[in-house]
Amino acid sequence: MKKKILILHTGGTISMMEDSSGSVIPGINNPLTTQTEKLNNLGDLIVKEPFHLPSPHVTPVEMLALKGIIEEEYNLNSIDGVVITHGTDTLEETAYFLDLTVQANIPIVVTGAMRSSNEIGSDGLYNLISSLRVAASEEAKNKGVLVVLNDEIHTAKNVTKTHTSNVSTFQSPQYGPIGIVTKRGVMFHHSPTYKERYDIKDVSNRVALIKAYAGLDSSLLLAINQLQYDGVVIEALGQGNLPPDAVEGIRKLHENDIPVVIVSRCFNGIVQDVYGYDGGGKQLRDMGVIFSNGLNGQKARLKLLISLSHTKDTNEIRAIFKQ
Ligand SMILES: NC(=O)C[C@H](N)C(=O)O
Repeated sequence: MKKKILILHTGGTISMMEDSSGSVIPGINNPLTTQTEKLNNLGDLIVKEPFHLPSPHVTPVEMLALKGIIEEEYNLNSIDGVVITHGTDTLEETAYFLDLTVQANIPIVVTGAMRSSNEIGSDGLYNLISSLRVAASEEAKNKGVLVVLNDEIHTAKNVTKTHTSNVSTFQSPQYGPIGIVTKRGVMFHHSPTYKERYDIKDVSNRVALIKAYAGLDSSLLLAINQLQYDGVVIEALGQGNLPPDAVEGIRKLHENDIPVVIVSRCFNGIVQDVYGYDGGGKQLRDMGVIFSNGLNGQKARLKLLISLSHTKDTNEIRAIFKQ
């Protein structure tokens, strides 16, 4: 029997067209919507287009809306799986937000394209077909939200966009893909080891994300403090160190109970309290900085946003980041 799959088109290059000058613009008729007829033998499809945005225009408000639509369809229409088409620039963020928050035990696959729909070698329809096959597969259950492009299946937690234009842009630098899509079927060779899930109704907390660099001082952190952000994520150096001049800014943020989370600006490895020098991870840990669990900056930012909607208590947030 065909699986009931919800397709949510949200915009991005996958739904855009290249004009005669080479600019990529939203298509008048979303080509994926008009192609859907051809996809019907891959599932019993419910197709919706909740919004049509290039992904740099997507915010946590749209991510929350997608969560709501998926849960409603799951509860009312007993869907078996979901495929979301999305612009690639912020795709990993939407995928991770949904991974942490959607309350439904069905495969959810996010896909996109690097070439617009009327370009030679366009990858959009191909990726959509691969994603439908993954969403309909029994093995895709209980693996969290998946990102499928270019014949590879990645977890939302580990995947990141690594190239500005190449079709193999989506990679999981830490652990690689967890499966592949072939002409004969969908094959998983790894399974994520655990699943976190938090409900969220409000995305109004303000979380800043800054990147450390040689010579970073406290001025940006003091500005964030003055602007009364609710939390800060810093992409720190190496195993989780900062220049000594940034320490004063961290201290001021903590005085105001603003949680500070650090990740590494390296794209492999985790942050740890290894170095005892001024600004080193050990000092930061002793000051109360929260160490993340191998997330990149943009995903740690979403996790902090979601955590803040449950608690403002730094120790509780630290416990959430230990998961
Ligand atoms: N390939 C893409 O989809 C990139 C586009 N700028 C977007 O994210 O909407």
